[in-house]
Amino acid sequence: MIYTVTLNPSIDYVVEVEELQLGGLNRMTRDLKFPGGKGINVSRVLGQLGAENTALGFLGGFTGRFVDETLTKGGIRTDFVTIQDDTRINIKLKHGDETEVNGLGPMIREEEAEELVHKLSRVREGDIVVLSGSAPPSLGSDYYDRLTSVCSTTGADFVIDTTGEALLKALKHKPLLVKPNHHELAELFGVAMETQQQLVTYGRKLLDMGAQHVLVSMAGEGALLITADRVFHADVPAGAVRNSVGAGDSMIAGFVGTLALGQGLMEAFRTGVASGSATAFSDDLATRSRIEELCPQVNITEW
Ligand SMILES: Nc1ncnc2c1ncn2[C@@H]1O[C@H](COP(=O)(O)OP(=O)(O)O)[C@@H](O)[C@H]1O
Ligand SMILES: O=P(O)(O)OC[C@H]1O[C@](O)(COP(=O)(O)O)[C@@H](O)[C@@H]1O
Repeated sequence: MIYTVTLNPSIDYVVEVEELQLGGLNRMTRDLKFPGGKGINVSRVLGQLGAENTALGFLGGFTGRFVDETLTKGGIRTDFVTIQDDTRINIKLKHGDETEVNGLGPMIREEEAEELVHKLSRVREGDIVVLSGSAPPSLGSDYYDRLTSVCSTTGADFVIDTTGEALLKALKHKPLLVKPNHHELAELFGVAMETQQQLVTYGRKLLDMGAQHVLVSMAGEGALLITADRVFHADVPAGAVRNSVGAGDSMIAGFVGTLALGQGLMEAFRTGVASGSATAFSDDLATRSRIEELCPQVNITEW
């Protein structure tokens, strides 16, 4: 079984305006609401790929109910801890360009935080846990470390997609996969990265620090897969970009879902890239048919 963990879910409120007038009145030309947060996006794309999964994390209030009901209607099993505070709303403003305004997240009480640790302690060897996104500040800086320790103790594989110290601390528990984008990798090491060679060099450092596989995503420039002894580059299929929100999460879902369904590493890499691009070319997240259409267009070459 695959479990996703979203510590800071959201409603992603996508707002389109023709031209943004800062300080003026703007009328929306269109608006859309999606259940959001990185682990939840992973769950939704895993569902498209036919990979059974359960979404875990914290949800509260009217916003939390929207997220849970939408996931359940979409056939995703949910087992969230109910919190007293409201789940956040993240604004995705489209005005020719994309501007994002993400909330800090709700207050999580100590007993709520403990309840999730307890739920997660039921995972077993053979399970894969995908931990994705930011943590609300009220959880404290060590909460991800607690969760990855639980995965490590139970013997379950885990993937972690977060930033900074939380990501670095997780490496000692040997994650199956980490997927920084090129900006996050540069920020992690405090180095400006201008070439793909630099991305490979620093990606390898993450392997040395414990990761089993490293995917470095580079938006329209494709991605690098770095393993213990080999490096591969994938380019992206051609298409018109409509929405880059959730492209990274879709890539993780494509990669992990394909491995969980028993296929090899190259197929997982190909499906990961196709899933990221299928989301980038859609209003919402990738659908199975769009992923299948794009898979044959992904070229992989050994570095
Ligand atoms: N402009 C784009 N054109 C085609 N594919 C894209 C584009 N942006 C993202 N993707 C796909 O999604 C993957 C993840 O995107 P990226 O933006 O790097 O991740 P994140 O959302 O984590 O920042 C890319 O490796 C690529 O496969
Ligand atoms: O584009 P990405 O990085 O894959 O993730 C998109 C998701 O991340 C969010 O921007 C939240 O990110 P954070 O958890 O880092 O605040 C959601 O609103 C959105 O659904």
